[in-house]
Amino acid sequence: MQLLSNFLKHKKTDPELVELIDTLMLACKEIALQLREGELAGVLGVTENTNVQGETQKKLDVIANEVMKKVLLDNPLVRGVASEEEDDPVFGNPEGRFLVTYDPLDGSSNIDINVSVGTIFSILEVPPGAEPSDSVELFLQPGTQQLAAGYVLYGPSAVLALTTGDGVNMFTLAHTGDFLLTHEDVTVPAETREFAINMSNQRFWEVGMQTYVSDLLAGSEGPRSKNYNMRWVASMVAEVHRILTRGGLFTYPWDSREPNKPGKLRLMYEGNPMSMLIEQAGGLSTTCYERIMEVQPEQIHQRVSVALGSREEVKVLLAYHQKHRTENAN
Ligand SMILES: O=P(O)(O)OC[C@H]1O[C@](O)(COP(=O)(O)O)[C@@H](O)[C@@H]1O
Ligand SMILES: [Mg+2]
Ligand SMILES: [Mg+2]
Repeated sequence: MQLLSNFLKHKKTDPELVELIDTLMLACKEIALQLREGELAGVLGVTENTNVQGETQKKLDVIANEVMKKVLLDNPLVRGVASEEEDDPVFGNPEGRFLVTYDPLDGSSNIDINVSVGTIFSILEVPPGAEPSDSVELFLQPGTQQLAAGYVLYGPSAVLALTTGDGVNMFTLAHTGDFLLTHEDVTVPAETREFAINMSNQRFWEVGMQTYVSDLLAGSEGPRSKNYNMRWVASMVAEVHRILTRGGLFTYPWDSREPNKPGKLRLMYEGNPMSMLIEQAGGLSTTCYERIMEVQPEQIHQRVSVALGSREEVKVLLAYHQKHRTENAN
């Protein structure tokens, strides 16, 4: 089995990008170790702080964020990092070429119950000709500009799913501390009978989403003429991993609980990197109105509505939204 860095070199990946990905994996291995020790290391539970999103930070949100920040900023290739758990971007080498955005610990409500969590990352390049000033503007690039994106899922095994814009590959963390290639050229099946949504929010969704999901629930007697299964892990990393492995549809849509926010998930730390992975594996990723990777970010912590997964199923979901919009317009 091939080592991550050998595989990337073999694919003629830019050597500096390979070095940066190796650096990212150093941080993820450290996070994996802390998670494995869990209660023994005293790292479970909450802090007294809230992050910029207004969410209570878990101890491991803070630890994972500090590990990622330190390891990345120690690498002179890194100009700056932006994290879900930091109010503002943090800058490193003014000559650095790369910008990294990350969700250090995704699915953190699962930490204390020992269920899968993950780290999501997105790699951008400093735009050519950008002033050498430390400005948040550097990061505000649409997802189509990502050089690479991925996640490490800390589940029964730790698995890296990675794209550098040339398909999606998966690597499993071995006991030697190396990530070894375990799935090459991952593709999302075009059709599915599985969906993932937090059903408890049903009454807050738009009509298009309400109708789509009630038709799924109607199963073989409904307009979709087939029975669907449902999953909700409450860790986006685990949901996307399931979809990359066996297909499915995942959505966290806009809802009327916070009508002025486009959604719950974060564009720069969750929406864009997951969209790149899904699209590179042949799936679709949308806000239900537009392609997520074409959304022009205006703020670093911007939220986004997300629907992604098996191509044909996402198209059906889009058609429900389109139909609802047309009916509304008439
Ligand atoms: O608890 P809810 O509302 O179902 O939300 C679950 C979603 O929130 C998230 O946990 C948000 O991520 P964080 O843990 O990084 O805040 C997603 O991973 C998941 O899809
Ligand atoms: Mg998250
Ligand atoms: Mg998080």
